[in-house]
Amino acid sequence: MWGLAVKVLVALLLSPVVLRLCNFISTVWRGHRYLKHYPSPKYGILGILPALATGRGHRVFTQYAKELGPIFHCRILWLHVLCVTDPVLVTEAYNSKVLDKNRAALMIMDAMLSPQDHPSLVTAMSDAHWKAVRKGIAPAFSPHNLRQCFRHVVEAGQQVRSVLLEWGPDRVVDIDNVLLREALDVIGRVGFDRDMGATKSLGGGPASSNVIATAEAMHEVEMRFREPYRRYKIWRKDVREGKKAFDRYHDIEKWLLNEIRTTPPAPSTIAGHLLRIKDPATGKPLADERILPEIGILFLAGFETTGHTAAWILFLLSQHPDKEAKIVAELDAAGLLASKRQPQPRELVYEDLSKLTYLNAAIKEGLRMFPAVGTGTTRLNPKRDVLLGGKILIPKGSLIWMPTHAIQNSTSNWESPDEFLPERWLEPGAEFAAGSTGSGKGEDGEEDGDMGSETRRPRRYVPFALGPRNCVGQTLANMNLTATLAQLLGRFSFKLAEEMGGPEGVLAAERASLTVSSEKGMQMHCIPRG
Ligand code: HEM
Repeated sequence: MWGLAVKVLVALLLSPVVLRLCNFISTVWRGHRYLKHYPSPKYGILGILPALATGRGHRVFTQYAKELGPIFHCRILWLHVLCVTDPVLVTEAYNSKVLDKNRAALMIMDAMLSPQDHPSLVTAMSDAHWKAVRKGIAPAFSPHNLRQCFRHVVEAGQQVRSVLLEWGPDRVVDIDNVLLREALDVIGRVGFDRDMGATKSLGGGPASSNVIATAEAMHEVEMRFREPYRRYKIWRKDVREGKKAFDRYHDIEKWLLNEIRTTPPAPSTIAGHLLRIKDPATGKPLADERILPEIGILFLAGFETTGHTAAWILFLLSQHPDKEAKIVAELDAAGLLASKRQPQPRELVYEDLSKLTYLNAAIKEGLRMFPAVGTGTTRLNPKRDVLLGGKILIPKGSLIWMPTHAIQNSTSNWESPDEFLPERWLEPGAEFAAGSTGSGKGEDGEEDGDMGSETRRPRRYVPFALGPRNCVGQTLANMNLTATLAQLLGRFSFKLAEEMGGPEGVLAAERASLTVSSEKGMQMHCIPRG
């Protein structure tokens, strides 16, 4: 009798459920034990989840960093988190070979991107499949390839210009929506060799259903981040509506897949690259269910981030006429400005992009103050402890969080971070921590042997993240931002409409979901030059 009872007890103790539970308890306990010494904000039973659920998570982290310094600890539900704004640690965490993506949180995005919940480039662990896809599409963003695609960016910009001219200066225009559509058309062309018609429909046609469907699906992702078990509450109408939003997004992906299968895109496009990738597991081209989430993420990442960023930069310039005047002078000197003297300036060419030094500085400064992925990114190792900088222990299963807005707007990293100063980018090396030459320590405290290398040199500017999981599309984003803003600023000046309630109203409307945008859009008057 006792023998049987002992056997049952041992069997129970060794059962996978109990082992998992023990593992879970040990992770939570170790997170608490090793991270509790760091300063921490006040929070309740749910940790800082309620603060993040306000939709202003990026500013919450910036405030914490201001109060608590460059390393602080917090909790989200049961998960212990070490937040770092210190450039040395940020750079090491991003470059770490033993820290990876936090699948548990990113799986929420998989439901939006894949009908079968398959991972995508952004949400996958750094496994053989991710490596194959990343290696396969990276050449689509090479300078050579982008030069080939440049005309699409110019055409989208021309389309926007002609609509804004037609609308005239009195009309209040949501320039955020206009720029999202412009970026959508660019990704349609550069990514998939398809005309998405988003800027054409600005002139009076129906609103682009793609923009709306994407925004609704992203809203549902945000709600699921805030309410982790939301997807199971199917008795609620809003949850069912959210699921439908995902279905509509899947329809866009399926439509795009069907398009590229029936009329193959040019080999230089992103989709052209995607179709040539071989699945490492089968040695065959990627199956439809693995291509769909990649199409979904490239489409989403391709326009949401760039469109909102361009709108924030126009907002900043509308508040700083002296900085706008410097861009105007630069465009004038390059023959790209519409004026009484020159009502029809020449069209932008690819070679202009790198010569527009002040405009590029203003773009960098805009990305510093309003990074699209403002709340930041996270990494973890679920299996072992990791030592960062030779001294900071990240217990297994605890998160390390790099809050982009806080890193780029904290007084410990920047002088006058609240001031819009494109001039700081005219100095070489402004993205690195002041006085830095390289961390000197590699992972787990090993001597780096690579002192002062660009990769290891501590960075305080990380809008596109760093390391192996940095933004693969950043060259396209930068090309599109410079080209679009040069084309628009060469023909218009932008004035914030009264509807926004001044700059205070804009900042009050700022919301961080997957990307940072204004919940009121960006209502502006577009005043033609010349
Ligand atoms: C201003 C524009 C953009 C910003 C600020 C931005 C920012 C970022 C950031 C911060 C990450 C890292 C996410 C993480 O570590 O979890 C990322 C990854 C990524 N971005 Fe971007 N992005 C922009 C534009 C684009 C564009 C235009 C594309 C493609 C068309 C793109 C495609 C991707 C992809 C596929 C990844 C995942 C890469 C990987 O993990 O291998 N992004 N982006």
